Amino acid sequence: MESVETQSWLQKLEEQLNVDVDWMDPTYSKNLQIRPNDMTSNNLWVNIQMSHPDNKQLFENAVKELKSEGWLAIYNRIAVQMCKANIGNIKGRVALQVDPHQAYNTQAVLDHARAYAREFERAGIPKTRYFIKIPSTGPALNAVPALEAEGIRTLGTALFSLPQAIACSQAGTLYISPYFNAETRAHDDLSLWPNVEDPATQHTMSARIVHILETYKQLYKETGKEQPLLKNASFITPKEAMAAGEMGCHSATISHTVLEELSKLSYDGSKQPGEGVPKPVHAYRNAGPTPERLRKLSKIDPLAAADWDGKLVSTDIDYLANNGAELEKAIEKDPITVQRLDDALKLFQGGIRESMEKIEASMKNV
Ligand SMILES: O=C(CO)[C@@H](O)[C@H](O)[C@H](O)[C@H](O)COP(=O)(O)O
Repeated sequence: MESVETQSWLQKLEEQLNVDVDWMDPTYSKNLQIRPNDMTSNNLWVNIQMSHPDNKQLFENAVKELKSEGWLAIYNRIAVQMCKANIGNIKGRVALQVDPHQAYNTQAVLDHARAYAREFERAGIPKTRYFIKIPSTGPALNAVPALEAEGIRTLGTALFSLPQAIACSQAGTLYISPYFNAETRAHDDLSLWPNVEDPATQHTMSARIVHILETYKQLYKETGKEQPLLKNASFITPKEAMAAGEMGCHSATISHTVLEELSKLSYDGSKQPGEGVPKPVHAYRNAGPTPERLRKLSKIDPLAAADWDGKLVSTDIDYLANNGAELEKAIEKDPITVQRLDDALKLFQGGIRESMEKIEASMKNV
């Protein structure tokens, strides 16, 4: 057995939450220091991975076979097959994201999620081994109850606020993924990134993560209804990922660069600003309170608009009614969410557009 002294940050983090791999290359996930739980993806990762030389044959075969069904059918086939290549390397589920161009069209979200589900079935991957990522807008989340009723599990993505998280709970998603560095542009422009010493207490997104976790614990206590599991995403540094463990997130989906760094750092608890606790047996039934060190975050929101009244939104609002009208209203009132949601959708739209162009170019030659 490995001694505590030789444990890496990655191994320590896996004790506190489920570590997921946010990358689609099977060679990478196979060789990781720990066996990842889920494999997440988005339309950018699919686009990059479909151009990997190892997928040349898969790409060409899909174009040949499905040419008459259009580019999206080909995209779905390639994406699911690339998930299949990873399924043996992970313990949990693989993930695909619906077309972000359809983020405000309930029927199109339903259609795309069901088309993925048919491909997963064809590939022999059961519903227990995948989930579909749905943008956390009013219209898109309205597709979730029907999908969940069909056994197609979902994750609310592009999520930056408590109202979006409550809407996901009302819709019944399995997971939510708030982006810790919600400013997706922060990866490219580091001047936008809150580069702080102690991310758990000082990063501007930490308070919102704590609000969501506390609200879900409260909802579970009041209703007994399962709440979405919080899969934190978009970390720039290893210490941000460790902060997810301390905050009590249930999982963290981590890029290959940050996973690499985490696996090379030796864990020394005396040098950490705070430490998470081991994973509870049941995320909500056995949930502990917010750690003492982080309690002050419950009442602040550094990202809130200047006119915020200091109160967290009520869980009594029906955010899904009228095609998600109340959720759209809440998003509009929160300039940070408006901006970040727009950035995220545009980023992923760029990814799927590029895939469409590659597929259409290839269709002309077949
Ligand atoms: O699956 C998920 C979240 O559930 C991830 O792939 C998620 O899309 C990414 O972590 C985010 O888009 C952030 O990407 P990046 O900002 O770390 O490049």
